[in-house]
Amino acid sequence: QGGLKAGFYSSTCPKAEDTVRATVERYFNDDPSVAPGLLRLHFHDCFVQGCEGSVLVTGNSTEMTAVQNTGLKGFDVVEDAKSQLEALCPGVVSCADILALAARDAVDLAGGPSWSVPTGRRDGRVSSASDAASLPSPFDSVEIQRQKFQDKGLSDQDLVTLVGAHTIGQTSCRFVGYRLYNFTATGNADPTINQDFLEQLQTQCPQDGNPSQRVPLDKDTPAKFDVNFFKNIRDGRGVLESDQRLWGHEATRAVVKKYSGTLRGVLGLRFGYEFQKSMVKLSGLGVKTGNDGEIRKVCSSINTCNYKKGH
Ligand code: HEM
Ligand SMILES: [Ca+2]
Repeated sequence: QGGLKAGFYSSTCPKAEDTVRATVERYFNDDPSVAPGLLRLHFHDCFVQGCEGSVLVTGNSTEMTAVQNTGLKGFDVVEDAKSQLEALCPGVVSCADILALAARDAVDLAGGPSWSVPTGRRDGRVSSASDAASLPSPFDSVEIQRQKFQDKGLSDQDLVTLVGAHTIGQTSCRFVGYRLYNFTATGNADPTINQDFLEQLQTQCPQDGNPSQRVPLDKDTPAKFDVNFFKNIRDGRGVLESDQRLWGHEATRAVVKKYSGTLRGVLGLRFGYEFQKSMVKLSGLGVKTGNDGEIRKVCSSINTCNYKKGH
């Protein structure tokens, strides 16, 4: 986070944040699924090489071609905002910042909290598929999930809070089906799934169905950024195995309880508050500032010459 500050563009490109906001809003009004798309895209950017736009680069064996990154969306929103900002203040606003701001706006539009995003990130000049291995997988145990977050300086509390992003958006059946029919070759379903919910999931993801079929990650309010996701986890209604496992481990269960109100009733507000704090940490991972990196001309490609690199 060192080197970032709120309102970094207030004199160099005063319309930067408004432009991003208006762009995200325009796409969101047309298709609300861009909100989860942008939030996940920012997470996948930050976890690999830091929040420096590496996930946005197209080409052979760039980060976005890694399996971990299949199904990412929101690239068009970032590129659209970028081209407007290049017209307004050429060479000033980084793609990494646009994505960080867009993720914040997406959460706000989905009814979640809003917060001030420290800016001043610069774009990286490397994007490689093999680096995507640091991303968590839905098959990861809690220990591995904790380790992957710890490697980034993120605590158990940050892990559970940030995974709360799954309160919006969808998964494909390929990450669900194996839990429903022949889980770890027992011939049965994953025993941590609530019985009624199991039947519902089996209807949504039939045994020989299309693995690309989409299912909401939060069965009740998939478009609303609320605490419902945590109640589902508590009740055996987590869709991803990695999400449900957060209830099966002491360290992470405590945080789920805090948000699902199992402990003391209405603690929903706390999730919104903690989410902002954890997002500012996530958004500050491995950032490039000052003269590091560059300001890309186009978010999908690293500059060919030193466009605006300190001159
Ligand atoms: C242990 C950590 C995590 C794992 C294993 C995980 C895994 C996944 C998987 C498998 C999907 C479905 C992908 C697909 O089928 O298209 C997904 C979707 C999503 N993830 Fe995560 N995730 C994790 C953490 C996070 C974090 C930290 C965020 C953001 C702060 C996040 C935001 C999202 C969102 C918003 C979606 C829905 C995307 C959409 O509907 O387009 N996830 N995640
Ligand atoms: Ca929700």
